[in-house]
Amino acid sequence: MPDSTMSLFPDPQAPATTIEALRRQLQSWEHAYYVLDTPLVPDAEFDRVFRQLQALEAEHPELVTPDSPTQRVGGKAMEGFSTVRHRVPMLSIRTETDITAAGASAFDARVRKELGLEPGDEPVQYQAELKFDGLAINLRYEHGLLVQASTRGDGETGEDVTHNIRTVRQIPMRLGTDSPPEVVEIRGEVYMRRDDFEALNERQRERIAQGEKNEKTFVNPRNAAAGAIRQLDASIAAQRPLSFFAYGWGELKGWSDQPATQSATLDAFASWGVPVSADRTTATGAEDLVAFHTAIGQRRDSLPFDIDGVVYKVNRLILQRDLGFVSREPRWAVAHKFPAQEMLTTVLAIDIQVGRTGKLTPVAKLAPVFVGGVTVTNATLHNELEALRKDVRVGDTVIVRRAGDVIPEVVASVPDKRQSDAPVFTMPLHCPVCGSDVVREEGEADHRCTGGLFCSAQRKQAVIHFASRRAMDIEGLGDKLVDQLVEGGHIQSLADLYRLTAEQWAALDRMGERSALNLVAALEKSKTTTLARFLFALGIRHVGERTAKELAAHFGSLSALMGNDPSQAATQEQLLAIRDIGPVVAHSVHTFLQQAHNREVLQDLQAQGIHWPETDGASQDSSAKPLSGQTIVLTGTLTQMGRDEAKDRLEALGAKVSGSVSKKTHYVIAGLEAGSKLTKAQELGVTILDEAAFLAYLQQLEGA
Ligand SMILES: NC(=O)c1ccc[n+]([C@@H]2O[C@H](COP(=O)([O-])OP(=O)(O)OC[C@H]3O[C@@H](n4cnc5c(N)ncnc54)[C@H](O)[C@@H]3O)[C@@H](O)[C@H]2O)c1
Ligand SMILES: [Zn+2]
Repeated sequence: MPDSTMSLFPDPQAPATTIEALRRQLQSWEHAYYVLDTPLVPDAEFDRVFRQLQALEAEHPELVTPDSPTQRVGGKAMEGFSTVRHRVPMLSIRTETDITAAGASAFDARVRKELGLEPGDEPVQYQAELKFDGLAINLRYEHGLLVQASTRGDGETGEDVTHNIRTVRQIPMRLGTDSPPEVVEIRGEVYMRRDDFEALNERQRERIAQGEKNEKTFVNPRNAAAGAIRQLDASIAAQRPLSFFAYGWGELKGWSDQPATQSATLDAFASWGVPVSADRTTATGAEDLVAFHTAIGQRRDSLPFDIDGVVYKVNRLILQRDLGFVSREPRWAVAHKFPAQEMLTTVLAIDIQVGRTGKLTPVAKLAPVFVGGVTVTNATLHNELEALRKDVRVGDTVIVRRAGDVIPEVVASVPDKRQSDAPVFTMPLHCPVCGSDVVREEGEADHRCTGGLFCSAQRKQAVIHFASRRAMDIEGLGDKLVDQLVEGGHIQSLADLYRLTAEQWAALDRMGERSALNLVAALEKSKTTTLARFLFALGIRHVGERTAKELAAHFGSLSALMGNDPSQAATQEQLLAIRDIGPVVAHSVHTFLQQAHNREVLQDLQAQGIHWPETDGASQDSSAKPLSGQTIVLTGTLTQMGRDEAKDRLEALGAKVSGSVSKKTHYVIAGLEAGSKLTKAQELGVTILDEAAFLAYLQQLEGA
């Protein structure tokens, strides 16, 4: 763990100087965190320095000043917002530093002492709640109507964010009760669920890839939520998926039957339609608190949102009043935290991982760090644009985040701490696994290896696709078998499938002699195919079935498409000239054909005996076919042939087979139990053929 604070002790003999330096450091971090919603260091690092300051101030009480970060709530209203003066201050919560079970006992002991209870007296009742990691909000309801929403700010004065809070659907504009109090200020946390956060960042990464310069990804759900609420423009908050949980209150007026406990008051809020977490419990004495802390700790990763701990509160409001407050914290509550989900560590190296679809991901190798409850040594950097935007370099000190089941990621580099002069990160030009060219398509964030068939990282995926029903249709070659083949090193390329003998197949797990023979027969059968199926089976990026058919029809033969060497392969212009083929597909096909490794695999497959009827291309021109230009929809069950066969035969005649009926549909073929598509065809007056009529029509056209 890098120790950043050494330099903050210019003269260990002068505590005043040190205290001043620590305060300045904390204040600058607070500004970045509370005002700009862009933290410079993880909370754990902030807390560590904060505790150092607390300890020094405790040793030198004469040096404590009211403006010290230890004495006040950290936020500050941002310029541009109207401010709101809180009628009841919004405070912080004391954090129990001991995160073991002993933390709960320490709190219980303090409470008992303050209340003047003797060891033999009855245990104190608490309410244990989750400590949500979001932004504190005060919702002011007058006569049941939401009139104002504000942030905590410095605890005395917050920002008026009513316009943004109105976009949070979970927050009721009107309380669901016939007899609302004259005034009730409900306090709680606006937060973002982890899945919403991941989706938001994914969208942001796409925007950045598309060249939107002002976009950024968010460090964590807390900052994404805080940033959304602290916007002057409500349309931004409206686009961000925000959630809310209530956990407390401020001013109350005219609520004669307010319950006497924390827990029952939250129950009342819930009954008015305000979201209150179900994960809370009333606890008797320290043992119950520990049990709650342990149980929630075990479930933390599977919760849909971030929490940084649990909060214990004395349940009876009378006792809360008796206990009162110290400077910035109530005496009746404490936060008992869990291991931090963000930590500092150093980047030892940046490796490139190649995924099964060929996607290249930069992964930071880290000095081992305990984060989110586990030791992490690898963290994703997502893609080149992200790595560059965060400017993560080998040797850097970085913030690593691990929350829930999401894979650990590097969220930011801490440039202040850069010591090395390592160069900026760049993606390799060649795949580290197979050496093929690496490309990034326009508007896409990811780099990909183009060695689809040759790259061992992509082999499994490639074989599964190759064998699939609408590709080479190799019966019996399922996912589990492919796993074994690839992991056991039995095949290096697609063509190797055809080289395995029945004995070799039979030697694999869960393969009898009989199934081995069947498989060899299925492979043999698959050798007779069509050019379209073969092209589709290659798994060229962006080449689906339809495109494969168009390529086959247009070129007629594989040699016309690929030429004798890369310089003779179809050019992008030639590809673009084909109906329905756009620049992305043309680029992908072209790049694929330029890779020497891919060409070798194609030749090898043909050498294994894979063949198809070839044409000169021109006669295959779809405009010359009997059904070209016609759109046909299949619905219901056919008895004489499968849906796939019907589709293939219609397409061979030039028809376009579509999944939905519209005015442009020429025919609807209705099998047994045809449903809504048939009804729609009747409504639109589209010609309907039953199976018998369809068969007769097919035979007539195919015979022609
Ligand atoms: N990374 C940085 O640079 C940086 C800078 C400043 C502050 N911080 C972090 O901010 C925190 C300090 O802020 P703080 O003083 O608001 O303390 P806090 O956030 O730890 O605790 C108080 C807050 O907890 C929230 N809360 C969630 N669930 C609650 C519940 N059930 N009951 C009551 N309150 C609940 C409320 O919003 C309340 O305001 C620390 O975690 C610190 O690390 C980080
Ligand atoms: Zn590769």
